[in-house]
Amino acid sequence: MLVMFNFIKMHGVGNDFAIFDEREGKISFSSQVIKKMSNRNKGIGFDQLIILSNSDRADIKMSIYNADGSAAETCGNAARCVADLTGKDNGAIEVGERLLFFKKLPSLSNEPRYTVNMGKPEFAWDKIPLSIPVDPLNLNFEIEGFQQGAALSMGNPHLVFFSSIPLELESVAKYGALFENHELFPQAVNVNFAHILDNNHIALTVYERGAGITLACGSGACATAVIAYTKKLINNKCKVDLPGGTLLIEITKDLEVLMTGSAVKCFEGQISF
Ligand SMILES: N[C@@H](CCC[C@H](N)C(=O)O)C(=O)O
Repeated sequence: MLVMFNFIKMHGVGNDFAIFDEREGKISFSSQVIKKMSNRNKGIGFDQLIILSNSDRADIKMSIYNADGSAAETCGNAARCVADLTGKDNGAIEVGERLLFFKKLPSLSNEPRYTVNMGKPEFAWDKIPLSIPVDPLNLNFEIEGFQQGAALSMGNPHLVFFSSIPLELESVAKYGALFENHELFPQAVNVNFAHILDNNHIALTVYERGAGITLACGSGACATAVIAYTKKLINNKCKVDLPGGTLLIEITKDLEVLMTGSAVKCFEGQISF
């Protein structure tokens, strides 16, 4: 017997999601099924699949799965989309162990806009996690052009490289895939390639763990801004230009990371298995 599932397709600055609601009935997709659904030619096509459920601690809970079917601990762009689905102007989303607080802002174009408090970055090597105790902010690699990187966790692991010119997509694909499963990262890593434009402006392309090159990565923009700020390359407020659009990042005195950007509904669909 075929079972029908409803979903909503949304995106945040191009990073796109198929959002299923478990409050309508139990959902359990295997990683193979998620991978199949993520296919842009034969499936729904998405970077991440999101499952919504009830939360005891927040307005709603979201669980995140990458296009390859692997689970992820957080997702900044999806948080704004889920905030929009709550219909609330202020609220909180449970994501893993974190609570992400959100606030609706006046829209600039016709797209709803939200600020999400993504919480504090984690710099401890074993929490990112790294496989050996080294300084995450000064990582050395023996790879031409990528000798120096920095890592942290925004709930999920990120590696950041800065380059004097923006990296071409071909190189992002090649080196992103190479670092995603580098032995230093036992749970693999999202790889951020950043170019500082000025002290409040970054150009960024991200190769996401489990999803490859994305039009935008919210937690990647946060991680990159935090590392750039820690290295005194930018001020505490910056614009991050990604291939799909711009996110605004603010780092508070307490080192909480506020991310602002759009949340766009694309269409509602159904899929059956
Ligand atoms: N697109 C996301 C991050 C999604 C999860 C990531 N690929 C991971 O595996 O950690 C964002 O906007 O933060």
